[in-house]
Amino acid sequence: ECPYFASLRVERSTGNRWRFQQSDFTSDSISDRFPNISDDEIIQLVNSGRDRAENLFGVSLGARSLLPFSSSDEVSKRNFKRPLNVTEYPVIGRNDSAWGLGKYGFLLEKTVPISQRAVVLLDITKGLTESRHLNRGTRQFLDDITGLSVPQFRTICPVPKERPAVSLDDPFNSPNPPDCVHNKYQGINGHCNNVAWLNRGKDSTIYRRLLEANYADGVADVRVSATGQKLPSARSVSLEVFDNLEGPGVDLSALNAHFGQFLAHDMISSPSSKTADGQIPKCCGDSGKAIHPDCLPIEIPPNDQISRQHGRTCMEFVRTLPGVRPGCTLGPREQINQNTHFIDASTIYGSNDQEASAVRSFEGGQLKNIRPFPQSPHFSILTGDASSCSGNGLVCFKGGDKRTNVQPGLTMMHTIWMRQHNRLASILSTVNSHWNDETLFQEARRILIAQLQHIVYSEFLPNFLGKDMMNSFGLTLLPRGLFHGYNISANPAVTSEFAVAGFRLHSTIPPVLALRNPADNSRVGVKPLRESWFHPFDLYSASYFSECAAGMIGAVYDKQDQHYADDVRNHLFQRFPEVIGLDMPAIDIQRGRDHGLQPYVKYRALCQLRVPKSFRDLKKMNIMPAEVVDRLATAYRSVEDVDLYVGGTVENHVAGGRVGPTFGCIIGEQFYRSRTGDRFWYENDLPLISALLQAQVDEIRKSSFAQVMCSNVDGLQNIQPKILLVADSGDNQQVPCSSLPDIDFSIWRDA
Ligand code: HEM
Ligand SMILES: [Ca+2]
Repeated sequence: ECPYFASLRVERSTGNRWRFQQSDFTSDSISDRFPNISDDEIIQLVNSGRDRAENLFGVSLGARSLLPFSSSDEVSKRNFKRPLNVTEYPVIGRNDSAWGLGKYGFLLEKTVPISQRAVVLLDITKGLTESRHLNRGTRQFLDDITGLSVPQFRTICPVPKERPAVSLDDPFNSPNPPDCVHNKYQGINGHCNNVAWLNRGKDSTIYRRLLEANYADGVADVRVSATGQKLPSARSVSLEVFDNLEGPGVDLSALNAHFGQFLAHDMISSPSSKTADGQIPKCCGDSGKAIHPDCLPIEIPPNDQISRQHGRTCMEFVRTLPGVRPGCTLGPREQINQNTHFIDASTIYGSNDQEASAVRSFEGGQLKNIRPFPQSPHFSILTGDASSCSGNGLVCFKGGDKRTNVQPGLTMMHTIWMRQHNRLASILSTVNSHWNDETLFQEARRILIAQLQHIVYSEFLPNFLGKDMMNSFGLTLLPRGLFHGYNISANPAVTSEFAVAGFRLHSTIPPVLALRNPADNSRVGVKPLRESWFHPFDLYSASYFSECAAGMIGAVYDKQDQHYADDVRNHLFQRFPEVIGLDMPAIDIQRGRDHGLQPYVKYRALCQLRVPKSFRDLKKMNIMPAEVVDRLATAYRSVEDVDLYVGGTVENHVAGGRVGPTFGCIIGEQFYRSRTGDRFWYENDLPLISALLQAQVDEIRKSSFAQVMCSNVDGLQNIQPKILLVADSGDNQQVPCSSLPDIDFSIWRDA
């Protein structure tokens, strides 16, 4: 039986091990369940938690402080609402690789009041378990209070009391569905996508978990070894298990890596903790000085030659901010996702109304863009954003997600989909000349999201999961007709396992951006990734833009395995005058521990795969190269300690796919819910005005990534129709762009 079916069933029932994420509505409070816990004790914990949370973020936690926050701005000094006495911590300067990492974990102002509340709830949870001093009993007590609300905290953290009046069996024919069910277009922030649990999949909600959290103290501290000792440092694991050797390429195009990152950013944004004035805490050095409580720096082992040679003894790392579970309840640390969990092109449109307003031009349904060359009026780039990178006077680009400028390949993806939106809006304006800006924007957005969903499931996912897994996880798209699989009880939220391990395909990051001539595909050159961090400025050049696009389509993708590009293994986000930067896999490993993921073997069990009892066992199973098992055995004390990210990355791939079975299971489970748990899924057959017409769905099915690239990159002439695969001499030979079908937009003409 497939794991996702089991987990769906338990979502409908109660009293099982999935209870920690079971209900979004709470009636039980700590005082009802534990009348013997005194009011005084709780009030004291609430107050000290409040003080700490106000000091940490520099913002007062008043009952109404949820309201005046700006959603689209990053936290910074000028946005302080009220000066409080805050502790000063050392911070990272701009010429430090950790600046890039802090930017990647950008923190929006809207997140602050939520994380503050989460900090208070965590402090209460921790305080209650600690004051009970029951070593063995504490875990049971922690389990018992998890999911309970705190009446003394309710004015600040409100608790939804009742279920909405929809029946789960027939939600759209219930007598009193919420008004938003009748909206034609999905909201920007994902609210009311699910009409029974209005906040499911919304921005600023917590990740789901496949297995309950694993923290050393049960509440928040990072996991320890099965032997009870500390785990090996994430950097030492990275050095022992992974290397910089050039691995074999695969028969996919490099575009997969850039599109993969773009898709990851649609579904996921974990903010890392910042100081009260929005700076990045410095976690290494200056012993004696207070360091930020969310610091979790990575130890550098003595045998790390390259780091030691450059005087590094510690790698910067800051924890992901906690989020509030539905109903403001007690329990272990959960992490917040600032983006909508749905595949809804939030990278383009933003995850809240303010972000959407910032990218819209409010004319003709268009998104803001800049045309830098009057002589080539079709060359449009994203509008400028001075705050998202440090360009020494150069202006970088604005998208719906703040990571747009991390590397030029990603900036390209943002630009191409922005252009696609504007192209759709222009065509729609000729088909329906009476449509206003709002209608044109929403209709173009609806088509773009549908095309994106279609491309992800028809072209992207099969490359990674292979045919069999696509089928067994129910991910294969319908060739015709409409989809009847919408499941209101499927929680569409992204899992931490997916965000922090299964979908971090970082071993596939290519070391260079390949540049090719768009007219004839000949090689023009390469640009090393290590020289490109937060440096998208080459894309101001029309010819460079096209060469970069042609390069992604022509170059080969790197295999997911133990080999990493040195550009991310030793030089991630390196900034002049640094000579080394951060270590991507080390950060991924540390992030997994930060989020409380269970070790690798636990997920093997969940996915009903064979579970090794020892390293010898693991070797015999033949599920990864024997030589890699030896490296794991050197890095870890016990096979039970192996981090999910590490074990998952080095597994042999599933038949026909490009990831191992454990990541395949985590990815498959996620995309199963991203489809069946999305009311606005493009294939859905629902009795709602938001649903596309059958004829429109049929048109969306003609969409291809190749056609989107052809329509939005100047000078592309011949490309392979299956653009995520490399061109071959068989059925994926290059064809003229003009031969690829586009949507027939007349189906969108108002009757
Ligand atoms: C040049 C390419 C890429 C770079 C430089 C990059 C870099 C990063 C960095 C620095 C993080 C944050 C790490 C942390 O603090 O925990 C991250 C997160 C992530 N990356 Fe990548 N990545 C790239 C490509 C990809 C690809 C190809 C995929 C998947 C197909 C991917 C999936 C993810 C996911 C799912 C996250 C989690 C995001 C979050 O929690 O907010 N990345 N990446
Ligand atoms: Ca999204």
